[in-house]
Amino acid sequence: MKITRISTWRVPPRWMFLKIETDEGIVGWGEPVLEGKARTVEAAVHELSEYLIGQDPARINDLWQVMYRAGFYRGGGILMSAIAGIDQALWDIKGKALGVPVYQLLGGLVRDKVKTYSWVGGDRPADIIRDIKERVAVGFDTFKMNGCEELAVIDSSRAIDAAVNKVAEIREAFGNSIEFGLDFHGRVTAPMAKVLIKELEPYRPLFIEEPVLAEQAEYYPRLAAQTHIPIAAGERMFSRFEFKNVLAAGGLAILQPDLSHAGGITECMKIAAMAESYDVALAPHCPLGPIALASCLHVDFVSWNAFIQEQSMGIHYNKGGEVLDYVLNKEDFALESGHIKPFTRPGLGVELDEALIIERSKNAPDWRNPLWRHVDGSVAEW
Ligand SMILES: O=C(O)C(=O)C[C@@H](O)[C@H](O)CO
Ligand SMILES: [Mg+2]
Repeated sequence: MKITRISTWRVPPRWMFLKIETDEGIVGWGEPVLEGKARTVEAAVHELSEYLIGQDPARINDLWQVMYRAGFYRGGGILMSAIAGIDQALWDIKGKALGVPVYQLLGGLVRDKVKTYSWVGGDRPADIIRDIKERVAVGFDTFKMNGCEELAVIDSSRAIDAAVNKVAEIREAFGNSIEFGLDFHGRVTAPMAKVLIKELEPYRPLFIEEPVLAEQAEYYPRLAAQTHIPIAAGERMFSRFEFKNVLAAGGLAILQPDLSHAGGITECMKIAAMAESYDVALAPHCPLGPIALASCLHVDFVSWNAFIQEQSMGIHYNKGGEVLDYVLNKEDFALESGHIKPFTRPGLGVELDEALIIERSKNAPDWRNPLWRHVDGSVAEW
């Protein structure tokens, strides 16, 4: 079999779909995207396609190493997202060629279903209680929300209290009938993370995500030493070579690689195994579309240390689209009490409406996250 063509479509709300065609008629789909940088990743995909056209798609490992190593420069969000989407499509092709779901190619199921969580509250946590009640009504018991709004480098006790009181209200309303992760979203500096985490300790969040920015990873073990709350991070780390360093340094209880940012299934399987060797849990990041989610789930289905999966149904980022809009086999993504069962179709298991993708790509937005500024006019982390 030979790769004959690689096509890409940027589509609402902020995703990109990639299609790899072969000379035997088997087609694979991937979702290479870095939120807000879709055009840049698209250019990277087409630069990488020069290594792929005419090649055997079955040689996933060799193609992955060529894409990663052949161009001298490597790593980072753009290149690793481009590789990720191509890798997903190659696994899709291999599963379809052999007639089995991708997880069967990865050693088979380690669990019968995967637990998911639901985002609530939006960019500025508001109406959290209402949102949680709505999601509890459809079977979720685990949630994630932004842990705070923008915080100054050193901020006031009032700002800390505003964040903590929101969490106190949740525990007051629901007790421990629900669990929730708090995403600091990189908005909190290391000094303020120490203060905020201390005040959150009594409310026992399931985890605190990105307590500081990935470029401050040296604080993970220091913050972990002061709290019993599990620390999670990973959406802004892009290869096993980055995860290697944070695992060795300690401090992270949960790794959150993104299957569309960290080199795809091939790379994230290695990251999952590295995490297991340090007794670190896996919870892949996925505020994206259906192929990204399916790729996460195949890794979750075979990784013993995977404990929960992010999915973007109803997420506040998806203005203008829902995660299953382009999916024909919506029923395969059905949630039962927040859990998804293994796909049965060959490959990644996602049947896409290609005509709708092409149509919607004609009006693809150039999604950007908002530019926030502090009251003094300086840039704030969003
Ligand atoms: O889902 C998460 O955990 C996030 O932090 C969302 C963030 O990754 C946005 O998608 C960036 O645009
Ligand atoms: Mg996050």
